[in-house]
Amino acid sequence: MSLGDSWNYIGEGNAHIVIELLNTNYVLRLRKENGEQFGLDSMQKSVNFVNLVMIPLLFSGKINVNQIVEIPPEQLRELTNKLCNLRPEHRKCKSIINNYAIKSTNLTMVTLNTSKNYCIEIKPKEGYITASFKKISMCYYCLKQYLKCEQGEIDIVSKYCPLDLFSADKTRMRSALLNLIDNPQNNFKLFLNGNVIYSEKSMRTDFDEILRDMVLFNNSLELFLNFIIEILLGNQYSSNIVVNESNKLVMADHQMKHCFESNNMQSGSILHKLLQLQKLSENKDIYVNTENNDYDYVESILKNLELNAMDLSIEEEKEKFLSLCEPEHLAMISAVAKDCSIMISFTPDYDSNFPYIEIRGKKISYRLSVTDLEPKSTKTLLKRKDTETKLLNIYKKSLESK
Ligand SMILES: O=P(O)(O)O[C@@H]1[C@@H](OP(=O)(O)O)[C@H](OP(=O)(O)O)[C@H](O)[C@H](OP(=O)(O)O)[C@H]1OP(=O)(O)O
Ligand SMILES: Nc1ncnc2c1ncn2[C@@H]1O[C@H](COP(=O)(O)OP(=O)(O)OP(=O)(O)O)[C@@H](O)[C@H]1O
Repeated sequence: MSLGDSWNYIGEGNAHIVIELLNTNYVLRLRKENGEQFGLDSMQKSVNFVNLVMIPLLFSGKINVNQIVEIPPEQLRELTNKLCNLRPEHRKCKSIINNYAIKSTNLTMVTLNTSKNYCIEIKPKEGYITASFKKISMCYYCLKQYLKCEQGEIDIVSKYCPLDLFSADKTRMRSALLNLIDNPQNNFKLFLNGNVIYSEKSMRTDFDEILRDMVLFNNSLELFLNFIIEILLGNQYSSNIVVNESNKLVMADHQMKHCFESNNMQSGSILHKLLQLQKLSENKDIYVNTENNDYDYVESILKNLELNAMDLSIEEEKEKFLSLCEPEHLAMISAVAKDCSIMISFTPDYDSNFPYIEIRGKKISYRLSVTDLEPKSTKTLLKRKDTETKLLNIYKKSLESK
């Protein structure tokens, strides 16, 4: 694979740097190495896990197949150097990039045949109250905000609560989205033609300007929020949805003290599917065998699929697969579902290859996808236990200081 200068930096998280391959529909997900390097075999298993397990569990049919490409050493050196000026300081502690990268669909774009592709990215996090926090009625995200504040990772605690987004109550969902816009952190971004135009680095007033420029919403925040909500609650490939402004922008009363769980989600929507996966390991005894390699489970899961000749794009086989999974495997699938991002790209220029939503008589083609579905290390489960203990201590301290 030859890169040259024909790429553009999109962004990064803790595990991957993502670059757009210019004039193509693709991105490269560059894996950051932390200690031991992933070889071709491990990378291939990781991609198979995304293609054969996570994507089919979240979507119907076969879509967005990811593949491995190799970057020659000289190009990798050049790329690493050029990236240095583009990457945020706090992410530079990981600077070694694997020479095998994942080639994926550029999810910020619907199609190249249009002058305007917008994209909304939401990293929704955990949409229910986990067993250890039930007695204090707070969710992991809201508690973790206080830890992040204590550790100087954020300045202001977010009013976003994932339980509002996953409530399927449109008033609460609007509240969740408004809170994400007000304080995006790493949970909300907007893109135009593959470039980030709104993120945690932006001012709130930037958003008002962007909304004005998105002519299709007629400068109506209600319309913009309703558009996102209809897609999140729709049955993934829905067309013929008409979005209007009828709902007023009433903020749900999310008292910061408690998070409220509701179970009104209709099956079929992306939020419902994500929540189901996130809950897979609730109330199960998970034993993490620290003697195994951190990623051995990926091969076990893939072998199970192969031995039982299961194709998870077939609805009935999903149930069977999940019933055969060991608790630790379910916990790892759940960990991925708790940390992935939803991408909604859309264009005002109608393209019949995509579903559409009608706004003020105009068909808006959109693509709904999920990214960051690669398998995590089993250390994630140990880290989670540790974080839960820290969060409960912070909560106790906050009560004592009252
Ligand atoms: O521990 P969590 O739930 O806070 O999630 C971590 C994320 O933190 P945040 O979303 O900011 O709270 C964290 O995100 P940031 O680095 O904070 O942007 C990573 O996504 C991390 O994943 P991984 O271990 O690199 O695969 C995530 O860790 P995992 O627990 O998913 O391994
Ligand atoms: N397929 C894609 N197409 C376009 N942009 C993408 C794609 N995948 C990821 N991105 C962008 O790159 C950013 C970093 O990707 P991602 O969140 O997957 O990184 P990560 O390091 O795996 O995340 P985490 O920190 O959650 O482990 C995303 O927030 C998103 O903006």
